[in-house]
Amino acid sequence: MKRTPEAVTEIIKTHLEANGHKIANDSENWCIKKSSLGGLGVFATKNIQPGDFIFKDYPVIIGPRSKINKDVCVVCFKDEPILCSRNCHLPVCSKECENSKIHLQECELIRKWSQKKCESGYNNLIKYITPIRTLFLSENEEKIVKSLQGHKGSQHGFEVDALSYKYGMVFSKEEEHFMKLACRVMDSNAFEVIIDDKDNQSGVRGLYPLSALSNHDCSPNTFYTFDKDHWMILRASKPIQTGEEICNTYVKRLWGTLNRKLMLEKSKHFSCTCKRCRDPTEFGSYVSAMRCSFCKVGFILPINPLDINSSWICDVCASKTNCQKVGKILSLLGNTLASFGNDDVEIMMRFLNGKLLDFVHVNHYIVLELKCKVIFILGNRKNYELQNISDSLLELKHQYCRDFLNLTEKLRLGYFTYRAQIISELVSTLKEESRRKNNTKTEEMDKEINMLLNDLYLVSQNEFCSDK
Ligand SMILES: C[S@@+](CC[C@H](N)C(=O)[O-])C[C@H]1O[C@@H](n2cnc3c(N)ncnc32)[C@H](O)[C@@H]1O
Repeated sequence: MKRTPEAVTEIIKTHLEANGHKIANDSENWCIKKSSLGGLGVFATKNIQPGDFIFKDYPVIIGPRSKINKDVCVVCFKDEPILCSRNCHLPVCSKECENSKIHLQECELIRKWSQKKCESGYNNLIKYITPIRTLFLSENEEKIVKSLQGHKGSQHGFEVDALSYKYGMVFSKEEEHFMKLACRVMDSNAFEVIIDDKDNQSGVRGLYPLSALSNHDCSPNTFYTFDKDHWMILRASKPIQTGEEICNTYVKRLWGTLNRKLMLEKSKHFSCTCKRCRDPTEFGSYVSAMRCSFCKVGFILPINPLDINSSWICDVCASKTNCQKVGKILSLLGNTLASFGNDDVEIMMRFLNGKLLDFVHVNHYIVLELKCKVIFILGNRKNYELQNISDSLLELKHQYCRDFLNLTEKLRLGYFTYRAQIISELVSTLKEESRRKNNTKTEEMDKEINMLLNDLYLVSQNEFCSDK
């Protein structure tokens, strides 16, 4: 098949309709076209407002990633499964999942292979099941896999080799070739699927074909959620004009440019040159700015933010700092953050207001990450129940929520799911503040709560949220 926008559109629409999504022509908001960013991309065919639905997408392949670190049902991906009663060594959670079409096919194939005794046992087979699933795709689904970009490099597709040398499975040359191709395509395009609201790291990946064609921007104009049947729902995070490219983000929105660039180069093998990446101050937000170690007054930012090896320059004394030194400080601070336990609120706050600001700007993304950690602990963890925390901790939570909203506005991020979670924390903080004042709500406060709840509804709408 020739990789034209028309041909790719056709196979994706066939796939979505085959899975029960009626795409009425008049309600389509998107089309596939050549993109100036590279290859194909998805574009708006009408003006779209923030929060508006853009499209629904269904996975061509879905399954655990090789790094999954828990046992889940291989069909619905819920926790606490038991082993399949037919002895295929895979975990399932119910008769319904055990007898589902997706599992029956792989179950039969694995049982054929596993008649031979495998010395290392079949304990971790769940980590390698996804490539096996690609052997059961329909003709149209195979066409989709072949039409998507895949990473090059021998590290992609190691799961297929593992199936042979760990479990002694034998594949034909064509099967092996297609499974490896599918792994490369998954590595380039797959999304982490959110299975339930409590866990942002499901360890499950899905190849969503329409979303796979969405290019990346560090201030994207969309965000996505998942419904209980693993459909992905894409909505606008800000106004999108007819003809504008519909972009997603492949990395966390809050990260600074150096972090985002390193991650994109490592995992997606390209260098982003979007507006935010080109601006050293990231729209005046200073989320990457570090304290100058020479004058200790000014802040350093990369001279050329598009080059990860660029030197950084101080806005007061003009001293230059090399990027390795910046990298070392960032990784040290990252490790310190990771070392805090959920009960270390006092230590976190001391670090936030003291040592941390010797190294970074008050708007730095590491400061924001730590503030978010505190926001979620206060009011949600044992010993920090909302009704029981002190007035000053409640005030702090309130302030950190506001800091988050102000900074993400500066970054031009619009609506996204993590922001919705912070808004939800702000709403409960406002309600608790009012309760402490004998429920004396001002008209202004009522208005604000309603506005925030409206924001929240636009984003979550009863679906499961991703956290990028
Ligand atoms: C998920 S695919 C997106 C669709 C892709 N354009 C295609 O034709 O299949 C990801 C790949 O698209 C390219 N890409 C996405 N966003 C980009 C951007 N902002 N700048 C440059 N290349 C980008 C990179 O090659 C990346 O590895």
